Amino acid sequence: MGLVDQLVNQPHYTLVNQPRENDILSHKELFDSIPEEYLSHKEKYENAIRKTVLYYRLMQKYQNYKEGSTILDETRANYRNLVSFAVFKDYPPLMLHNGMFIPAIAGQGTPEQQKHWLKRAKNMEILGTYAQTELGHGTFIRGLETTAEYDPSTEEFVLHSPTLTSYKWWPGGLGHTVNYCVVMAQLYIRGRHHGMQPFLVQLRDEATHMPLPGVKLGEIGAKLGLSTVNNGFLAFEHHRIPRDRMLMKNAQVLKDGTFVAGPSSKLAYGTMIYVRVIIVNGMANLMAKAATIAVRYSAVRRQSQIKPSEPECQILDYVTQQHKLLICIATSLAFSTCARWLWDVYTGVMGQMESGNMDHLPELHALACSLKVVSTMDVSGLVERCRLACGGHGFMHSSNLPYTYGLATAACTYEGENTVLLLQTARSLVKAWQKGSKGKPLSPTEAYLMDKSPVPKWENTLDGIIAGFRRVSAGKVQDCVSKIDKLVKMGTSYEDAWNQTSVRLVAASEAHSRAVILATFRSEVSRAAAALSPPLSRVLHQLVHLYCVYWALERLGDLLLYTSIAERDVQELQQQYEDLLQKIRPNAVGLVDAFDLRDEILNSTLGAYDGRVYERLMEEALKSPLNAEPVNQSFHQYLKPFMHGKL
Ligand SMILES: CCCCCCCC/C=C\CCCCCCCC(=O)SCCNC(=O)CCNC(=O)[C@H](O)C(C)(C)COP(=O)(O)OP(=O)(O)OC[C@H]1O[C@@H](n2cnc3c(N)ncnc32)[C@H](O)[C@@H]1OP(=O)(O)O
Ligand SMILES: Cc1cc2nc3c(=O)[nH]c(=O)nc-3n(C[C@H](O)[C@H](O)[C@H](O)COP(=O)(O)OP(=O)(O)OC[C@H]3O[C@@H](n4cnc5c(N)ncnc54)[C@H](O)[C@@H]3O)c2cc1C
Repeated sequence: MGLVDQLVNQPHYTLVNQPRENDILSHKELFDSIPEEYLSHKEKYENAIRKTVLYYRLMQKYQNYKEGSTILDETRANYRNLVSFAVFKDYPPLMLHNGMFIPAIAGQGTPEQQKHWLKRAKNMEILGTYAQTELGHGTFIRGLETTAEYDPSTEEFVLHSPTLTSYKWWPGGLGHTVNYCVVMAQLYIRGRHHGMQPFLVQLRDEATHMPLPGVKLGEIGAKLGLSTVNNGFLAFEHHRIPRDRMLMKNAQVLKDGTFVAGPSSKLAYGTMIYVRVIIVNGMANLMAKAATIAVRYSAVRRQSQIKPSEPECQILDYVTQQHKLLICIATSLAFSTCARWLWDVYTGVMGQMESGNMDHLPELHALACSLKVVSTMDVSGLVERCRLACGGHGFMHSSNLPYTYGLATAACTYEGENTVLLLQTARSLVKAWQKGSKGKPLSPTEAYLMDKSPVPKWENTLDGIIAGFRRVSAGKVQDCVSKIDKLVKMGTSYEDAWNQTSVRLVAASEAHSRAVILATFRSEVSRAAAALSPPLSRVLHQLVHLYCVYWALERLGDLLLYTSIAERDVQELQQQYEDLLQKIRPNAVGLVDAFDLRDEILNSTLGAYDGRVYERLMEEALKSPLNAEPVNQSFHQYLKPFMHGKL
């Protein structure tokens, strides 16, 4: 539940940071007796499986657990998402089971296939993942090499991995955990290629868990983060599956091998849109976690003096610390409000598509790409900033900031690498510009591109800043179109012209995303604030104001290029920003408390509600196995003979 919704739904906001009776988190066996940092790679995985089965059993008991329906709309779904932070500092091995396997069946399966497989998957009778990326390809889906050849004589598909680079590589849980998966493979019938299609494939014997004949499985090894997700590899050796294992909601293969195309070949990519939409909300949660840890720690930590005559001050009283951290609170709020707005757009387009109307799919794809990119890019950068703002203790795993950074930065790559997705949005913007230039109507989020009115006098207001970001985006898109047109007129191919303009295209795409986010954040808070008490409404508007002024200052170069902002406006903006830091400072701790993330979910020595930072740091340090004895055996084995010149 986003901060605004929490505040709206709980008028007198009671922050009880105590374990609620009969609550999932009251089960101590969910937690590690010794920190998992001290486990081996293999033990970490085995411990994660132990916790996974406990976690899901408790979920089913307490939450009548159901996945994938309205994941963003259910408070309990978001609560589940947050509770998983408590149980798994890194993601669980079944992250993809709920995150993609179930949604892929729901989005790509026929009603009969959904009926059969969703029941088994939601009851955890089978465990699955989503296998699309290969050793040789992740972005370029059309270049994926795994094949599915239809054999009409046996009414089967023959799955095959023709090369080493065709091995599926990365899918979460694939190494040793799941026994099924949705495999994306190139469909061939009688030698004719019918594009990328989804296949539901059993990988392991349900009783013995042994890989089936013709199926090669393993894990890909240690990673920067997500150490317990069990990302794996998969190869097929002419592995046969029945015809009814192709998920046939969109395209079908009849018994005789007739291929029936779906309304759009891109519908097979639908699961990716869904996950990109979900990721935005996930980033808001990660940001809330990191902001809570860093702001609370900054209220506890005293270091140096502002005035020599005074005692050491809270580091949160340094304006530089406020500059580092208050934007993090606003960012979490911005992305949780945008996530709910994007979810409504997504469900709206999915509803239209159910009745065959595909008109708004391109806009949804562009929005999902751009918001996934900006939320993951901003949050991974700001989580790292939270870590740095906590000094040495932020570098400790026990602070939970390094893990949180690993979770955030992974999302910059998975579900579509960020540069590639910004280029997707740029593709949509260039097409919109070309369409608008012919007088055709544009989608609601792109209509501003055709604003041909003269550049107005700059105003240091929210309206002025949001209008300014729209000017920047439109100006950048126009410059890209002009450069491409000029190169093509000089004889360059369109594709080469596109590539030569791609740095600008990525920048235009980001500018568009920022314009959408600023406008959405502001309108969503204004809508919700009407139901709030005046003090609460004021602080939320301060956060929106801070967010807009922060990004105006961050993108001054663009504003100077494409708007009428002048030096005195910039000076005034800088002063506005510093005034806002001062206004928000007194509410900083209250605001992160309003995220209401319990100590178990924060999982942090620095962010605990009681502020006992030093005691917790020491408690965690003493859990290190090395502290079990005053002299480690390596002294006698190595150091002593070495120091006595005997080694
Ligand atoms: C606890 C909180 C923590 C936070 C996180 C919480 C959330 C966690 C939630 C849940 C757990 C799940 C965690 C996920 C784990 C990772 C999973 C994976 O990574 S699965 C693999 C993903 N792989 C990609 O995304 C490949 C990226 N590549 C592509 O999408 C394509 O290859 C693309 C678009 C880059 C280029 O493909 P082209 O070359 O075939 O397409 P072109 O020619 O550019 O476009 C053709 C047309 O198709 C449209 N198009 C492309 N993709 C589309 C799509 N997805 N939907 C609709 N249209 C699409 C385009 O707009 C274009 O349209 P026109 O021709 O312009 O009209
Ligand atoms: C933690 C994690 C979990 C994952 N989980 C899964 C999973 O469960 N299932 C699954 O199928 N996949 C999964 N993936 C794979 C992920 O989807 C891919 O890594 C991602 O799509 C990027 O593809 P790639 O790795 O091939 O990188 P590449 O596409 O090779 O990117 C490498 C570089 O090339 C650039 N580049 C590539 N194409 C273009 C282009 N057209 N224009 C400009 N620049 C370009 C990129 O910007 C990037 O800088 C996971 C990845 C990670 C990191």
